[in-house]
Amino acid sequence: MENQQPSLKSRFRRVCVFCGSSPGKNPSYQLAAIQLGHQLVERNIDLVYGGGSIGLMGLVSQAVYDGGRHVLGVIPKTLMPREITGEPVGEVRAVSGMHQRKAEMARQADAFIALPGGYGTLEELLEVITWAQLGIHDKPVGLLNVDGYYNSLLSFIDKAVDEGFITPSARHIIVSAQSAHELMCKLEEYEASHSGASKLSWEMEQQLGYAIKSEIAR
Ligand SMILES: CC(C)=CCNc1ncnc2c1ncn2[C@@H]1O[C@H](COP(=O)(O)O)[C@@H](O)[C@H]1O
Repeated sequence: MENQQPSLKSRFRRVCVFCGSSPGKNPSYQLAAIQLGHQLVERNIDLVYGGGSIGLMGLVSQAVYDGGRHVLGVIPKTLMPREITGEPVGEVRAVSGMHQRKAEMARQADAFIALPGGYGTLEELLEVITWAQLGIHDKPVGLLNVDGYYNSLLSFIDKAVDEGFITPSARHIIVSAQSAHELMCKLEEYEASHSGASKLSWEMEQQLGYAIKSEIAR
């Protein structure tokens, strides 16, 4: 256990972190992953993430675990061999596939945070933003913009607003900050203001998912 600091009270019980399965070239990405882990510990928040010990995923999960908080890794059975994702810390929940993993991580979390990452991270981030836009959840979504890593994504999203593809209220779904501490403060204060076109429930979304899947299978 690290230095014992008086813990802050948080509105979140558990946060889902999406991040690179690679460490990234700039050491500031790795530092940010560890700092985010420390922020969660300081605020008595547990972690749910994609499981495994590789890249930034390993750093954030280790920091939360070492700080004494609960860590839940949700891993598809196909990614479970240790040579693929490494040795996870904490509790591991096996699921049948990538879709189930995202649904399970989302269900378990009170908020989402994306650290720098690649395709997997972007896909997970954009999905929870889309779900917020549809009103499937109203959990805050944070982007940790370490050293401007996500500047071009944020500019692109602003262009999509200018061009009429994203509504200004949906733009506010994304809360971004440059440090873990600033991001956590902003997320604690966030109030969902976007109005989902339809207020779908998790259950309806699940049914939709199954309906679509069986359509695809045909
Ligand atoms: C076969 C292979 C390449 C395995 C990589 N090993 C992985 N192990 C666990 N989760 C992962 C892996 N790759 C992608 N993910 C998921 O996608 C995100 C990271 O993808 P990426 O590195 O940003 O794109 C994570 O949040 C995680 O949920």
